[in-house]
Amino acid sequence: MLPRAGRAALPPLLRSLRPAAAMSTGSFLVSQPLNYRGGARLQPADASGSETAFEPATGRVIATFTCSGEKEVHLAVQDAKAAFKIWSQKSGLERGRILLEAARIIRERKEEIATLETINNGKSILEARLDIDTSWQCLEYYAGLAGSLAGEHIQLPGGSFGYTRREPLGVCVGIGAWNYPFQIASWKSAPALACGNAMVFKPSPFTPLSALLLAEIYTEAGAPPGLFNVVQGGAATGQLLCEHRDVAKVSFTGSVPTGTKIMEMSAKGIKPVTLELGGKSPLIIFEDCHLENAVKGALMANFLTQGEVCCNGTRVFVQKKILDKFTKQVVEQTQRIKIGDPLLEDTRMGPLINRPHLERVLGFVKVAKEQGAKVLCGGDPYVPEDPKLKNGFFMRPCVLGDCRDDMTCVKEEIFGPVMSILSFDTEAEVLERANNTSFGLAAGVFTRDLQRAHRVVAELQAGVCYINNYNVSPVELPFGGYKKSGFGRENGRVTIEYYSQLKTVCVEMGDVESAF
Ligand SMILES: NC(=O)C1=CN([C@@H]2O[C@H](COP(=O)(O)OP(=O)(O)OC[C@H]3O[C@@H](n4cnc5c(N)ncnc54)[C@H](O)[C@@H]3O)[C@@H](O)[C@H]2O)C=CC1
Repeated sequence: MLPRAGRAALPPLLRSLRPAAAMSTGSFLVSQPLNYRGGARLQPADASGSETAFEPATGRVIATFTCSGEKEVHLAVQDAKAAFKIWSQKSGLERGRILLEAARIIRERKEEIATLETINNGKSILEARLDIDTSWQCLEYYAGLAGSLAGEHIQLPGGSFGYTRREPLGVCVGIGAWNYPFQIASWKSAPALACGNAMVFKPSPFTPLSALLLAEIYTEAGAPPGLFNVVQGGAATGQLLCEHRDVAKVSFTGSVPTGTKIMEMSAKGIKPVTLELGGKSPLIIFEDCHLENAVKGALMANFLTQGEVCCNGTRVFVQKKILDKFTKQVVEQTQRIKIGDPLLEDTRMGPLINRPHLERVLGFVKVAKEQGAKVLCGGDPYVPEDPKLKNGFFMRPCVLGDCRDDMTCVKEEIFGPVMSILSFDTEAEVLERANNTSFGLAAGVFTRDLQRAHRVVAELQAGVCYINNYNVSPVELPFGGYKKSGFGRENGRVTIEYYSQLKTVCVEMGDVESAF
C-alpha cells in the first residue's frame, strides 16, 4: 500500500465537505470549478453553454457551471494521453496498488461521498452508501485482476512460437447517466485504469459533483496527473468527446436514443463502444414462489432510487392463483415506504431527479389510467411536511393493477417509481410475453421449482437474470444488456476484454521460407 496522505494534503473540496454531518438538506452550495484536468480542478478553457444542477429534495439550484467546449475537451484528452504514456508502462501490480489505495480512500470517505450523492441525486442516504460500497468494491476487484492480465504463449513448428500481449486501448471516454453518478464513474474507470488506459469522464449535467471526488481520490492515491479527468457538459460536450480523434473507446450509460448517436459517432472513427442502455424488464412470479420473498423482490425491482434504475423489473407478471394475495401485500408494503428528506436515516424514498422528469413520470400514470389500468396506490405528487422540502420533486410510489401488454406503461421505460402488475396462466405464455420487448437488460423469476427456474432463465432474452432475488449487483458478475439495452459488459472478469486489445507476436526461430 502507498503511504496515506495526511488531512492537510487533501484537495480543497474534500476538506470543505468534512465532516459529512456538516452537510444538511437545504444548505449545500458548490463554489468551486467542476472540471478536473491534469490532476487539478479548473474552469474550462472554453465554453459550450452552461448548465444548472439542483438539489432535488428542495428544488434549489446548487451549481451553475460552464459546459466544456472543443478546446477544453482537446486539452483533457491531451492530458489523458500524456498520463497514458506513464501509466501504460507500469506493471499491473503497480496499477493495482494505486487502485487499492483509491478504494481505501473511498471507504474512508464513504459518508461524505454518499452525502454529496444524496444531495445531488435525491436517493436515500441508505442507498447512496450502498452505491459507494459497490464503487470501492469495483476498484478492489479490478486492482486484484490488474496483476494477472497476461497474454498466451503458443508453440509453433520447428521451435518457432507466438505470443499475445494484452495491451490497453489508450484514452477511453466514459459518459454517465444521472441515476448512479459515482458508481457509474467507478464502474467505468476501474477496469479502464486496471488495463492501463487513461480516461476522460463526462457526468450527466444533472449530477456533475461526485465524479470530481473520484478524480481527486485517484490523484491522492498516486495516479499520474491526467489519468482520470472530468469534463462537464451535455450533448454537445459528449459529442466532442466521441468525435475526438485521439479517443480510442467510448463507454456510455444512458438512453437508447443517445446510445444510437454514440454508436454512429464512434463508427466514423471505428472506435469500440460499450453501451449500457435502458430497459423494460420482466419479473415473473410463479404461484409456487416464497410469497414474502417475491413481494420483497418486486419492491426491490421497482423502487430503488425512486424507480430510476435501468434494470428495474417494471413488468411484474404474477400467476393468476396468487395474483390477489401478492398484489395486496405489494400495495401494503409500497404504502409503507417512507418518503422524505433523503438525508434522514429512516427515509426510504427521496425525490425524483428534476421537475420535468417528475412530470413525465406522472404523465405515464395519467396515460395508464386513461388506458384502463387501475391505480392501486400512489402515482401522485407528494409534499412532505418539512417546509424546506415543499419545492422538492417528490411523488408517491405507484402500483398499477389490471395492466395489459399493449398499454404504454407496460411497453415504455418510465424510469420512475411505477410498477405494472400483469397476470398470466402458463409458463409458455409468460415467457413469450416477457420476451416481447425490444429491450433485454434484465429479468427475474421467483419460484421454488429449481428446474423451472433454470428452464425459464435459459429462455429469457436478457443480459442479467435473477432467480429468487432482484437488483443485486455484485461487482464480480458481468452486467449488461441484450437487444436494444446495449452490448459490452461492466463488472466481472470479462470487462477486461472491453478495455484492452490483443497483440499477436509471431517469432521465427528458423530461416525464412520464401515463396519467391
Ligand atoms: N444499462 C445501464 O447500465 C443504465 C442505463 N441507464 C439508462 O439511462 C437513461 C437515463 O439516463 P439519462 O442521463 O437521462 O440518459 P441520456 O441518454 O439523456 O444521457 C446520458 C448521458 O449522455 C450524454 N449525452 C446526451 N446526448 C449526447 C450526445 N449526443 N452525445 C454524447 N453524449 C450525450 C448526457 O449528457 C449524459 O451524460 C435511461 O434510459 C436508463 O435506462 C441508466 C443507468 C444505467
